[in-house]
Amino acid sequence: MPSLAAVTATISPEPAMDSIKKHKKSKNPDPMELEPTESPVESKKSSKKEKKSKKSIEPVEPEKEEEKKKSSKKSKKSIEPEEPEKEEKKSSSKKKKKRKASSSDEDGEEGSEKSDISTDPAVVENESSLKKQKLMEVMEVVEKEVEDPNAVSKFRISEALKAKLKAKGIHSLFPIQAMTFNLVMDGSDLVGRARTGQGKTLAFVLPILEALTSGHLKSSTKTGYGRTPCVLVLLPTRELAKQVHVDFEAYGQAVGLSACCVYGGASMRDQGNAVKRGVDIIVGTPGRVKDLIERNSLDLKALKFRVLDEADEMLNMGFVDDVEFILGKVADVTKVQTLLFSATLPDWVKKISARFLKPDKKTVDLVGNEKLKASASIRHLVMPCSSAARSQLIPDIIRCYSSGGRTIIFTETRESASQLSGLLPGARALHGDIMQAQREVILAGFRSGKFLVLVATNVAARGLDINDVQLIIQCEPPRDVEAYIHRSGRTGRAGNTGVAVLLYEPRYSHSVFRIERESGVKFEHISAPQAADVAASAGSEAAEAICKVSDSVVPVFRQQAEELLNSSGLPALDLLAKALAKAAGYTDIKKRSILSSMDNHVTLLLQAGKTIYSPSFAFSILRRFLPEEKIEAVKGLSLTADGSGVVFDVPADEVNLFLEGKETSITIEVLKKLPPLQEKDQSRGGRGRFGGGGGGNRFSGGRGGGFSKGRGFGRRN
Ligand SMILES: Nc1ncnc2c1ncn2[C@@H]1O[C@H](COP(=O)(O)OP(=O)(O)OP(=O)(O)O)[C@@H](O)[C@H]1O
Repeated sequence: MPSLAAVTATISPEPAMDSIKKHKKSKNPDPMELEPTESPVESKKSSKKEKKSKKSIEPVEPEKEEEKKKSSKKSKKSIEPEEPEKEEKKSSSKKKKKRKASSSDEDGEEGSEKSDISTDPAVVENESSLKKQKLMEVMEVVEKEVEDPNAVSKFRISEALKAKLKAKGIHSLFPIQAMTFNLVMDGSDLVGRARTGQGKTLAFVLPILEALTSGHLKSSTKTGYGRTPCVLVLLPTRELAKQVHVDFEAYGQAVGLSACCVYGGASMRDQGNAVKRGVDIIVGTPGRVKDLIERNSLDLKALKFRVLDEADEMLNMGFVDDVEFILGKVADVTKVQTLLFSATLPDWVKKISARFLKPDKKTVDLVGNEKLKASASIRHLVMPCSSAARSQLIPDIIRCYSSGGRTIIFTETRESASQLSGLLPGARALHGDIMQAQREVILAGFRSGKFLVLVATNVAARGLDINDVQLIIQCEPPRDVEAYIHRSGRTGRAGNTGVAVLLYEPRYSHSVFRIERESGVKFEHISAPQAADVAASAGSEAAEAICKVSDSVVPVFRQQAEELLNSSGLPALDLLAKALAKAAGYTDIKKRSILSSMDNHVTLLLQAGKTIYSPSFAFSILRRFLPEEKIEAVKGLSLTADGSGVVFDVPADEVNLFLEGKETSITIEVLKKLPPLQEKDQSRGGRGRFGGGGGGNRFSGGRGGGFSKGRGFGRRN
């Protein structure tokens, strides 16, 4: 068990990830199927014996069958040192079972062969290798459990909860859970911090349930109608409250404790009545909890635990008063334990939280002063993209990076979430303007895989744990680094990997650098997927789908295929390529800018053999060989970081005009990779500015046009 000294120190995050990865690998074998009462030492001993016995279960030739039977009996004895008569009974009952199995397997066959299946060499061999495999699996699990200091068996967890954990495939506690378990069980107030997806929920659920049912609070836990709750868990969003409630309900049931979820947008009367009937655990959002207290439906006097999950968001503006009001409703603060968890705990939160926790509170911070604050199991990508290009670009990002799993797209405002979801086939929106009942249906649909793309505001940024979310797309850099960390953390959970793509308008590149600096993430700068990237993923999916088409279609379509081949004048391979493209949903491949991700635009680099200090200087160069109306077509002009040139977009059909008409003293080339650009919006007021420059947003005519620019406009969440 972890020592207290180790816990109170700030802990390096490396072992955390290691341990979580280990968990992933050990999912299959099930240690509890062996001898649950065996101590680890005993199991090690027996596993050695089993190793010996395994040697005797090697496949044998048929004529050696008799010999093999004997040796197998011997080896069995060495695994299970039972009394001879018991052994006899057991083997005869096993034989009976075998007979039963064989009679159903060989349905319809008769005679002695049926009852003596074990003499069939092929079957014996098969059985032997199965046994061998099973033994090896079991040994592996036992050894792992002995070696694993975080194995569930090493904690004061009751059999009922152990069984529940086992049923959920949990055999070992994650580091944040292991390091906080004893502290909570033994009565400490606690501040817990671990990166997203590392199991903070169970870090409070498990010790709270144990403390109330078998630990120091066992005797004070009440039962019966009308009992007041002993646990209050506050969360910032309704979706998160419901999710945490599911965990408390599932694990609480195992130890006889009930939980109730209270949140806005649902019937206050129903929730009030449920609370009045008597419940042990209340999970809810601050607004509704406060309402229920004010209506005398909820009495917090006898609380034993208060949990602030996503504490920084909870204490954010607007919530802090409600939280203070709620926490002030406890009769005797010395008798209540307060636990505070989040993946992000800015200093101001630590200061405020000091008011709610006892002075001798413990802190388990698995992030601490580590540079990286976001999840390490995520690939963090950034991609330039004008707001108007989003709806064209996002389907291709999904195709290239979602690995066929779920995608969550974050927008800054409710309006842009609704608009974007309307432009993406099969996507649904989730935000605060949507009725609560509908929000629940949408989230349930996303969880169950009815649709795979969710476009959401920050309502989905915190805590949501949804299986197989492979890709997160953020349409623009969020205002604060915490939002980036939590949003990207909806993927790469519990040791799994994921991809987070942050889109940004080139003129806001400084926001990307700010997030990179504050989150400690090393962004991979990439440009929009190009035709070849899309073809690679879409084409192989389409090819797979085509191969699955039944042969029955061939005679029906063969004649038309022949006619098409003859009439098209194309080689069969080209025609097949077109068919693949069509099957993948492509009838045309457009050139795409690597600067703004706009379709039908090409990015050019202009260099004049000397430093270009300002966009206006670049425009004056262009004006020397191009008419004014062509210069109007230049978009997004930006200086390169080294000042040696400028990059800009032009419509694909005007590229040659720029390449051919230029003066000999300057060079213009089509860019395949974007060079580093100057951080600041150097073109302020200049003509190359995206969406600026007097004439309004030059990209607003695109398919994705009409998005609010996000920053400071529209309702958030
Ligand atoms: N010991 C464990 N072994 C295996 N899986 C676990 C374990 N503990 C938790 N999990 C799983 O890990 C996932 C992430 O857990 P959880 O949602 O509690 O993370 P979190 O740290 O609260 O993340 P966030 O900061 O995003 O809220 C869940 O699916 C949970 O079931």
